[in-house]
Amino acid sequence: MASLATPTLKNPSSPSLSSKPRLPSALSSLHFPPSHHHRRRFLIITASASSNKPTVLVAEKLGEAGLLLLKQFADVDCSYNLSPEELCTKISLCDALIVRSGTKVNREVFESSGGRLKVVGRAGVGIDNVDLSAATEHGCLVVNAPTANTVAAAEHGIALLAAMARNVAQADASIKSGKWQRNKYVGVSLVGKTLAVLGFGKVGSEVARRAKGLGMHVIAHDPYAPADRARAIGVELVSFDEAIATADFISLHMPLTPATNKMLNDETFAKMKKGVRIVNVARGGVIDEEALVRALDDGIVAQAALDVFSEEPPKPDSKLVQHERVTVTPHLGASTVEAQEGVAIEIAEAVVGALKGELAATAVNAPMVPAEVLTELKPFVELAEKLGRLAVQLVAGGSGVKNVKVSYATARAPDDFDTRLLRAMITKGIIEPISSVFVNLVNADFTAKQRGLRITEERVLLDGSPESPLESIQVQIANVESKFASAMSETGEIRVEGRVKDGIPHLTKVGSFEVDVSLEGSIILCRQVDQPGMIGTVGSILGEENVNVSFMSVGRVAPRKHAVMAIGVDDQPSKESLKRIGEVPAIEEFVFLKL
Ligand SMILES: NC(=O)C1=CN([C@@H]2O[C@H](COP(=O)(O)OP(=O)(O)OC[C@H]3O[C@@H](n4cnc5c(N)ncnc54)[C@H](O)[C@@H]3O)[C@@H](O)[C@H]2O)C=CC1
Ligand SMILES: O=C(O)C(=O)COP(=O)(O)O
Repeated sequence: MASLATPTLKNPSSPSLSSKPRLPSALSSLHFPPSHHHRRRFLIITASASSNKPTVLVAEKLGEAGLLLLKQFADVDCSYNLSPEELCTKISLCDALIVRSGTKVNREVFESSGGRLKVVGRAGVGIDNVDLSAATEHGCLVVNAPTANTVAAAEHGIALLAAMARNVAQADASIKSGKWQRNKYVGVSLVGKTLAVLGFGKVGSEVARRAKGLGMHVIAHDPYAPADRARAIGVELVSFDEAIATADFISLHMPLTPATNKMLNDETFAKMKKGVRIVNVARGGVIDEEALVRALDDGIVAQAALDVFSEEPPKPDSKLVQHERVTVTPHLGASTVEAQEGVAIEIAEAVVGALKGELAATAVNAPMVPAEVLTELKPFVELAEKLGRLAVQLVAGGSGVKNVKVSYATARAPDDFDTRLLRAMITKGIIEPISSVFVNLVNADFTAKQRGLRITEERVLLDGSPESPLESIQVQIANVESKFASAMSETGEIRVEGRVKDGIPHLTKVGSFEVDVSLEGSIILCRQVDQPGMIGTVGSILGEENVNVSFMSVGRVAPRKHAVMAIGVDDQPSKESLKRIGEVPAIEEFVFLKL
């Protein structure tokens, strides 16, 4: 398979980068993975670097191996314990930011970056400390490191479970204070007890597996977990109410989201078995902490073991932390030597890859398109953007662009044809020429929505071999006037259509006129009375000015009637030449379009 172009940073002076081929400029914000990464999923962004190398701000402690990787590619600024104000000040000088759970990457951070911040890397799983909406709105990719700390978190969950059941922390504190309290710290056994795992994802299922090894009966609740994965490790998936009502122990492993916020509260504690014991290595916010104190005091909850808190660090006088039946650790779930090295490498690779414009296998705020699909779609991606650019330039000043209809003619079955990337590129093509907004795959849908641009998509199903993903793309803009009347279709929309020929995008239809011009350089469209000599007349006007004509084609409705001539030019003709073209008697209207 042919290797895809690997893009470089926008700053061409970087010696380590400039040897790589660049993508066509129209794709400068959406990039493709090199072929050796084909099995990975990706997403892409370029960085704008003010020096030779991009700058990565590492705002929390990261494993050495990850730092080494980053330093090979970027200027790395390790500044820990920044205040929110300091972070906002520094961020405008950074292309990427790497954090763990201790840094709030909120809207102000994105606003303060002035558009330079292209990637936020979360060196861990939970991204509840990153404002994903703000990231998306600013076209900033967020990546995480979702796998390297799974085992560490699961082991910590099991450590807390056992330590809680046997009062290890309390007994340790007691003996260190000079006491010997063997009767006070009689524990409970784990074997034969029911453990409810809430959130049966990566960590939850590893906890379940280990708890089974301890002889526990394990049930799980997770609205999205596949039943066969649970069955494979001998775990029954049950409803939330059944899980909390039957469990002797509850272990929490769901992310903190608006739906899971304070999932354990007065109402749910009331449904639990009296004497239940709770472990939380997920996020503090999934428990209403005040309700937990009440449940502990009321004897509903016998014990709790908590690694995470709604506010970190918690207040020193927190009733929950100080409660004698509560065991606490300072968010240590991911903190093993092994996990931290793994996470650091995972996030460094993701951030460097994204900055290079290669891949991010772990994008959290953008659709991920499998690399194989991207390989196929590459020429269509370029076509999509250029059709968007052409269509919007045909709109007469003063008409607001609101409704865009895109038709994909394809022989592929709908579930075998992903249009998100093409839609993003059409959006980019339409919005960028008429605004200062930078559009990429991360923020395309958001930007369209924000501007009131409604893009509807339809597939025209073709018979035949689905070898090529697409036959043609048609972009129509409705309810607008055109500055080139011939671009209007019979039904009153601006219409352009294109297809890929020998790997090169071509414009094949304007309004109801068939044309054929490769979408490179720029284009002049002229409507004329079809007559001999027109190509020569226009060609010589351009030739006098040394404007190289790359392509010309004439599409007519009938011989000697109206025709649309499409002329591909490498350079922008002067105003004077355009005026002279307009003055050619047979030319009824013309438009110059920049690609
Ligand atoms: N204490 C620590 O240092 C660490 C904490 N974590 C936290 O553990 C949590 C889980 O991490 P992973 O297993 O890697 O994530 P994951 O994404 O693999 O699993 C989360 C699971 O929660 C499920 N879920 C979502 N909403 C739910 C709901 N309302 N009820 C029940 N289940 C629900 C999802 O379907 C998914 O299966 C995250 O919050 C993460 O931040 C992860 C690593 C270390
Ligand atoms: O990965 C996670 O979700 C964690 O909670 C780990 O957090 P940390 O990177 O140790 O601050």
